[in-house]
Amino acid sequence: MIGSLGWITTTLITTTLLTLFIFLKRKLDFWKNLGVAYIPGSFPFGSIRRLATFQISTAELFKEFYDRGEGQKYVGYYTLFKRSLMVRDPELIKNILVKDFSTFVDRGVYHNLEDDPLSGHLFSIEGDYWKNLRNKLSPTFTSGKMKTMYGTVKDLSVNLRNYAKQKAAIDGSVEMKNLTGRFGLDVIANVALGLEGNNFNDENSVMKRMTEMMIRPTFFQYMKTLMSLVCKDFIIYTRIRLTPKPVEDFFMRLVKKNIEYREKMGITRKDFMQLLIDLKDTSFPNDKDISNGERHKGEKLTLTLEEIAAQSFVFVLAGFETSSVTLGFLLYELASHPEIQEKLYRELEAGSADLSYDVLLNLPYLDMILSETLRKHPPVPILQRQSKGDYKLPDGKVLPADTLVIIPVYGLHHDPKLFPNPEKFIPERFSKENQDNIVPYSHLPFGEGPRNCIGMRFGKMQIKLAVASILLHFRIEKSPKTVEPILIENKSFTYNAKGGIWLKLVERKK
Ligand code: HEM
Repeated sequence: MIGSLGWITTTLITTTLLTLFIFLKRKLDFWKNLGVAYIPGSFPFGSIRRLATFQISTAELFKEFYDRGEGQKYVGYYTLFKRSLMVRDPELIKNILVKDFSTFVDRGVYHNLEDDPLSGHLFSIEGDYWKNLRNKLSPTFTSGKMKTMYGTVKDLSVNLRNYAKQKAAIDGSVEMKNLTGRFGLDVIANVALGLEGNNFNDENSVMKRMTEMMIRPTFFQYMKTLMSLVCKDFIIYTRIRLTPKPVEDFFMRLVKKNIEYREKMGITRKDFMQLLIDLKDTSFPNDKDISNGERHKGEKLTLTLEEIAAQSFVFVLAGFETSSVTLGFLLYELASHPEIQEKLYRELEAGSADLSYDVLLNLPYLDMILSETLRKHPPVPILQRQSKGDYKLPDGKVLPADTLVIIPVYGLHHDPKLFPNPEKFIPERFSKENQDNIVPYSHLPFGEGPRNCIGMRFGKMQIKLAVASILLHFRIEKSPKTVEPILIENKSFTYNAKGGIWLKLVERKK
């Protein structure tokens, strides 16, 4: 009896393992069978083992894939066992992001409105629900709206300067991630959550801790995110959440209190939170278009409290780290290139008497420096889409539905054929005269097409204001604490410097 039970168990285990082996082998042979150049993958991490085990950053891994794919328009690889395609050719990138957008509307990332309400934000939601919400939120980011928020951000940039002054007085050296992060969080907490942030004075604000919990994932959180790319439906079915509960409770409470306070006191403010509150009671104009909007099927779509909280949350997540990291790298490049710094200082000084929104946004050298910083150090090193249906590639091969598609922004930005001497910081690449030499769809710091960064104007405004605020009062130099070459953090979704960037701020004598 025991003997036959043992035999049955052995057969069951062997059959299960064999089936799993055949299943994975088939999955991991996909690109070979399609005749596409590919990066091989093995169980359990596919082609991205070093990324999944924090041995390399996203930027560096996809730069390696990009270089290995020299001469190819696209290269296959495996995210765990999911087929994924990295697209190298700018013309094909344009088709995916713009021309054939209807096939690539979604990013294929996890969201679960019911069990994890904060995950239901603009970055992750899909289909018509995304389209309607994006249409509704877009007017929030026009230059007119930016102008109304300009004064608030300008006031906050004074806190940045004062804090820099205080820190510089202690030992001259200031760590940039700490400085620009405090400013970034102050700004976004103010405009997205209506919170008078206290990030300059409070070393360990709750807001900072909650945000860090999201952008610096633990190994477990990182694995959940990776798994959610491969088997999203399973994660949703088993009700596994990606947002930690303390983060959800904090943001929900904050948004709820804020809305109630404003409504009770009849207060309106010129910020993103107000614009979201205004959408709370308005129905979407094209409600009947919402066919696959999950729980909105057939409903009148107005913004619920959860949806407002989710959008505020994504503004904080998507806006805080990206802007502060860019600002840190920009200041580092200025310290490394004193001649560029002085030229920028002169441009800022000439415009400083009345540094209005229009004046600041139209300073050409500042704009060139920002574009070059975002080329050399793009905070979002890859873009992601997922094919909705089968898609015919330029050589006639068919990419099946549900394939993950990656655009290697960092790889493109560091390709010497697209940007000669890519490791050199040359703002003139983006001058009016040289702009036509830039291959379309090769410079993609904010993405492109209908699903590009909605906060681009705001991000640029905030960075430019901070640069003006610092540079008009300090000369920036490298300090003995500056670590070179800069190493890239592996345990982060964004591209940023490991251990931070230390620089010296020397007050200018007027
Ligand atoms: C230097 C600053 C910033 C950079 C470099 C940046 C970059 C990006 C990139 C690359 C994407 C993906 C685009 C694509 O897939 O084509 C994105 C999406 C997004 N960004 Fe930004 N971002 C910045 C600032 C901001 C700010 C300040 C906000 C909000 C206030 C914001 C909100 C968003 C949102 C909501 C999305 C998702 C848009 C959608 O799917 O419809 N970003 N950003």
